Amino acid sequence: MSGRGFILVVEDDEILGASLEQRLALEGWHVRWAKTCAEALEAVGRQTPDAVMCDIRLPDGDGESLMRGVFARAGAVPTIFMTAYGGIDQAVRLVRMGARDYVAKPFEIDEVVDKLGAATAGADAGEAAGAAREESDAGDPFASFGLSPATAATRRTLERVADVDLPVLLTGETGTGKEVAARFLHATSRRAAAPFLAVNCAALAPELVDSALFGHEKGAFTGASERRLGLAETAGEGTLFLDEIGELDASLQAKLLRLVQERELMRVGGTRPIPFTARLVCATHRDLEAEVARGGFREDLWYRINVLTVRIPPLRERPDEIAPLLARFAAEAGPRLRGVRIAVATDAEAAARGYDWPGNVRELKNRVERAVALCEGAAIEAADLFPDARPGSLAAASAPAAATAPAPAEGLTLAEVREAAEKAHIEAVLRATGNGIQETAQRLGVSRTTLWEKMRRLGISVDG
Ligand SMILES: Nc1ncnc2c1ncn2[C@@H]1O[C@H](COP(=O)(O)OP(=O)(O)OP(=O)(O)O)[C@@H](O)[C@H]1O
Repeated sequence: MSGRGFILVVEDDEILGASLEQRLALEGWHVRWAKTCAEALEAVGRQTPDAVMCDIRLPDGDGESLMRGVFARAGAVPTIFMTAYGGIDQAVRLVRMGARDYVAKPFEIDEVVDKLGAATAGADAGEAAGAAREESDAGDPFASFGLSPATAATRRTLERVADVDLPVLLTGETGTGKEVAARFLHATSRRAAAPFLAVNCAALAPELVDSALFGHEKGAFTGASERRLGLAETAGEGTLFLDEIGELDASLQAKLLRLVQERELMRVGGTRPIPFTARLVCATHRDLEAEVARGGFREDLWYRINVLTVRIPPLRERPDEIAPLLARFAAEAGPRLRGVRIAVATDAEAAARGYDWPGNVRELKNRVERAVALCEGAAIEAADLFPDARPGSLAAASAPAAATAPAPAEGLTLAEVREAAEKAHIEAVLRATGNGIQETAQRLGVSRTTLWEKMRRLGISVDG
């Protein structure tokens, strides 16, 4: 196959079809030109295209039925429609149903080349690598840990300290992936074959944390009819992960200090110390140093657990991860929740990049799952991801604004909501880059031509 991937052009107009075929081939794609829906579906049956460039009106059917046919055979292949001026409403409807984009005739072929370039990015050399990555991802639960320079550095730090026998403290906001990091640390260490046991100290009452962690002897308290080993003991040579360590009360802090300092534990109601042999990893979203200063957290314990501290950055500090995580979560949730592949529309990706993500990766995952479960087409769109957002508010969406934003005015169409979101996001990125068109286009993942075209269509001007 040619370098950039396989594009199926479906166009019954002899002149336009031939020009597209010729130009796209020159640009390095392998092109198949079909003049009818039947020919197109036959081509898809033989080989899954990396993108489809498709007229809306064809001699034996329309764009909608063709797209359904293609998706049924090959999954949500990026599909770009070509429409005459009067057909824009229909094109917008198709985008709502899962098409990637549309161009209005007459268009410049450069524009189409840009759009197809974005749609098939990674189909070339990436194709083999992509397949290999998917395969290896399946066996690597941490494939999506370290997708940006910031978390790649975190990952390397964890690898470096994996076998250093000291406690590790993971800090970072809620949902950033502290538990994922703890599991990675365990899996990378020589303790990997032993258990990884986790306790969320915030989720249990103090007496339950006590007995869950340290176990109890028979008769230690009412209801303790049998001796039970705690997680600190059953972790053996493995890893004990204490999440939300800042929530421990004073008596548990004292017991934990003993665990770290003396490397031993006492079962509730027990009289004999038991060696603690696991690696302790703690996590907190709180500012423990401030807690220490305030007297809410023991200083000696703080020094013991704070020897190797690794900060997991919030998602807004690693924006490069938003699109790949979005794609991964959608790819995983589609087959699981809907039994089909669900793609991510460009506007959803743009809106996600412009959002603050106060709940971090957990919020992203939850939003994608909800969007996948509820979306109407074969792709999730901005409005599926942010059903709670005001039109135009997505880009600037600071956490509280998004959380409290009123629902979009009911009279608006999805296209209007999407355009408002796109406009606000483009304006925000232009502001952030000081009106740098090249950089804005890069950040938005579109070509400069596409950016200009969108700015013209959405009435965005750049002063000076
Ligand atoms: N890099 C990642 N790749 C895939 N999923 C991730 C990643 N980081 C986090 N997640 C997912 O996001 C959710 C939250 O992650 P995790 O529980 O590790 O966060 P946390 O920082 O420990 O949160 P909390 O402080 O609230 O306990 C989980 O469902 C987790 O699987």
